[in-house]
Formats: sequence, C-alpha cells, structure tokens
Amino acid sequence: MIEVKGLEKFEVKSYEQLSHIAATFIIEQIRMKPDSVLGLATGSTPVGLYQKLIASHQKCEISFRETTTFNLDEYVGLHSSHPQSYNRFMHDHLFSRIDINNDQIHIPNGETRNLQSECFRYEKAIKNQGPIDIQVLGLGVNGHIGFNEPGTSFQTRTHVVDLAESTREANARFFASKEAVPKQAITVGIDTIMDSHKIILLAFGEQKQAAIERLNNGEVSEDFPASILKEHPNVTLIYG
Ligand SMILES: N[C@@H]1[C@@H](O)[C@H](O)[C@@H](COP(=O)(O)O)O[C@@H]1O
Repeated sequence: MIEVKGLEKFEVKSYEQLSHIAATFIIEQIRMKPDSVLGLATGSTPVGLYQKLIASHQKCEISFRETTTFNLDEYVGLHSSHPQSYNRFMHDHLFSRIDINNDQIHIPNGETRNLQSECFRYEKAIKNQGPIDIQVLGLGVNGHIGFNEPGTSFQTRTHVVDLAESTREANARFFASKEAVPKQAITVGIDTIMDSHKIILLAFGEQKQAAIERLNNGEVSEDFPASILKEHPNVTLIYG
C-alpha cells in the first residue's frame, strides 16, 4: 500500500470512536482559542461529532459564545426551514443546543434570486472573519468535498454547482424521492477549503470504502476532489 504524505490517519473500529476523536480535535481547538472560526459540514457522518460537542457543552467543558461558524454548503431553492435544508439540519443537530450567537453562524443562502452575489458575499465573509481554524469535512461517495463534484477546478472559491446524479441518488435517502433532491447547491470552493489552518476529514461505512481506498492510494486529480487534501499540510483523516 502506498502511504500518502501529508495525511495523518486514524483508522477507527466504530462510529462512536470516529465521533470521539473528531470531537477531541474541536474541543481542543475551542479550549485553546475560544474565538475560533469553525468550518462545519452536514451529512450523516458528523452527527455523532455534533452530539459529543453538545454533551461537552452541557457538562460546561466548552462554550461556543465566542466561536464563529461557516458551513460548507446549502441546497439551492430550499427554504431555510425546509426539513432537508442544511440550515435546518445545523440548527436541529447543533446550533439550537449550544450557546452560540445566531449572528456568528454562517450558512450560504440558497433561496436568494442572485446566487452569484450570494457566493461573492459568502466568500468575502469567510475572508473577513477567517481564516477557518478547523474545517470538518465529510467525503462524498464520488470523492466530493462540500458539494465540489468530480471535475471541479482545484482553484474554485464559493460557487454554484450542478449536483452529480450520484450525489442526488446518495442524498435521496433524506428526501421523499430522488426527484425531490435539488439539482443545484452553493458550496465553498476547493481553494476556500484549502485555506483552512487544519482539516479533519471523516468517512465511515461500507459505502465509503471505495472512496477511502482511492484517497489513500490514488493520485491527486480533479476527478477526485478529496485528493487535493494530500497537498494540505495539516489534514487528519478519521475513517473506518
Ligand atoms: N454536501 C454534503 C457533503 O458535505 C457531505 O460530506 C456528503 C456526505 O454525506 P454523508 O456523511 O451523509 O455520507 O453529503 C453531502 O453531499
């Protein structure tokens, strides 16, 4: 097996262990720097991490009062209260249960008429308040990070994407049908992600094995967006 340079790796035996290790990174970061800027992800993988952060907050170990968050992405066309919007997901799974100030939470607005200016506004907000101290990433089955699909330039900043059919299929489990999955999203770009000081990449389960294998053993290529992370100096892959 070819060892990948630049990726620190933790192979875990359980989802519980993955969530625990990921939470340790975030908790350490907040303790070290209470006004940290966190980059957050949606999807089912980070849910256990968010539960651990809530538990740590409830035990008064950490406070989010001074932290700022930027989420990676949002579907185009879903109202922020829609059960499958990422805005609603983050409030349900994390924000409503910690002491973060609402005005320090940032999620792209996928409902706006002017998507281009929203991308510009979001990128500028990250630039003004960043850089992101620690970015949480999930891994798409096709290697996407955020919603940066295969073929996306590594130079991209926040932009509008057409979702790959494989992504709409994978995410259909959260919707009534695949047809109900939006066709577009706003995502921070790959270059935006690479500006983060530290990145933790989480991947777990049978359906992620091929992507993990390709990340570990494949080349750095725009056909497989997550591969660029091998060129970042401070990435930890937590997988199982
Ligand atoms: N935009 C999100 C990604 O940021 C996430 O990493 C991916 C994996 O989701 P899951 O963790 O549910 O496998 O899903 C979505 O497509």
